[in-house]
Amino acid sequence: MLGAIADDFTGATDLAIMLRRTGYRVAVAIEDHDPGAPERAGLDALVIALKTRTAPVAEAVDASRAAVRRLRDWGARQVYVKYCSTFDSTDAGNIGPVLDLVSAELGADKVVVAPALPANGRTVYFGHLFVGADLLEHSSMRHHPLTPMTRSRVADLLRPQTPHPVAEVHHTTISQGVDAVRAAIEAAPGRYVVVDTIDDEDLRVLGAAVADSPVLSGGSGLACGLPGPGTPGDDWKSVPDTGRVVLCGSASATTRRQIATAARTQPVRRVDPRAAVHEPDAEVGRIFDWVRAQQAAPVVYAAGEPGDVVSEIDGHAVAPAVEGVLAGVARRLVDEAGITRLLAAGGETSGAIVRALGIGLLRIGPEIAPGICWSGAVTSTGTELALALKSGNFGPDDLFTSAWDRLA
Ligand SMILES: Nc1ncnc2c1ncn2[C@@H]1O[C@H](COP(=O)(O)OP(=O)(O)O)[C@@H](O)[C@H]1O
Ligand SMILES: O=C(O)[C@@H](O)C(=O)COP(=O)(O)O
Repeated sequence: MLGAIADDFTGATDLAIMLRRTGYRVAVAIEDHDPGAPERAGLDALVIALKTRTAPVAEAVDASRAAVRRLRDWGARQVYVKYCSTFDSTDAGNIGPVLDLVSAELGADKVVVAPALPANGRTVYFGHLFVGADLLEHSSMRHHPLTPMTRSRVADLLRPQTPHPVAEVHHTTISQGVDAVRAAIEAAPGRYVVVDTIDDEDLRVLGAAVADSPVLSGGSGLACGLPGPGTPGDDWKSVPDTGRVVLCGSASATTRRQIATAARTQPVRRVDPRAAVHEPDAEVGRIFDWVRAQQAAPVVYAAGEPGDVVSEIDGHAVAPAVEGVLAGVARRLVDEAGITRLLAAGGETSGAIVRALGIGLLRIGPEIAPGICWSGAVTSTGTELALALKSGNFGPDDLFTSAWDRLA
């Protein structure tokens, strides 16, 4: 079995759906949920979803160590470390320390570093990470509130996070094929080897070259390149459609376009940040009542314009308050209104919602768009849900309208 750890929940389903493409039968375990032997039976891969991207280093390393040991107890002989395709981290960040830990646990002396996800415009060329046509440092990630990315050379981002040398293998080698890449990684003067990949064919070459490595690391793109077991079908079934909702805490430009597009045909309502801070239960109640009164997949969102994002109101942090409101709304909609189809947008937001619903395992369903899928989940109160966790930067503009079609 392939084991994986992902540093946020949307990243975990992103990786899982990419593994599904090459025929891994895969599920996502949330944090310390123990799936038990019956839930693990028949799986080719298991991804543990952590919430460690912006956690203090020691906390991220401890959570990763515990997750890797559980995966190994469950039979994993190979571990995939999934981080963001834009390498979200700080100089005091967690990617290096987590890679050091996992390579020590597995006894790996070479680890590929492959953040690229060409399907969503993330490519690596001469060691530099691009978002579309722009270097990472010139993309919107430069202004990310938690992990501003102000450099683009992956080795320069990783070096301050690890004592081990970081080397590069460039595109000229990738174009020579699998054996050349394998030899170049082996000969590279470093434990960590950043490998150029600008399209899916490059990822297939790289995936074949590292398929037997004990530790793999990257965004989800590398997973599409792995040879994979080719296991057909899954036993995933959708749930009866007794109500749909989009809960959207993401403040990204992509999500804002998705909200604007949905607003043409679907009811939309914004969370009041002041109410979220001062009277969260009342705000949950008002949104709950509003959603129940709507038809056609209502969208609850928190930031429709860049100016909507405020860090503090009257000395209280707004972001966790908004997450709390959206999580509270999710809980009430599922428990009291019987909503069974829920799309959550944003990594932090998805984490808060999944935790509030007390979900332990996600079974991977149909792909909606690159990196986004439906999954099947059971809440702590035993309700079966279809749940999609959308990374802020992923998905087409009409996502909140079109995603439901994949559940038909
Ligand atoms: N109007 C707002 N003011 C302050 N924080 C907000 C606002 N709207 C959303 N947020 C917070 O911004 C964060 C968005 O993070 P996340 O859910 O990971 O999505 P993304 O990374 O795509 O923006 C969440 O913590 C959310 O609660
Ligand atoms: O690799 C990616 O880009 C995504 O899987 C991911 O991790 C994005 O993070 P959020 O935008 O915070 O959801």
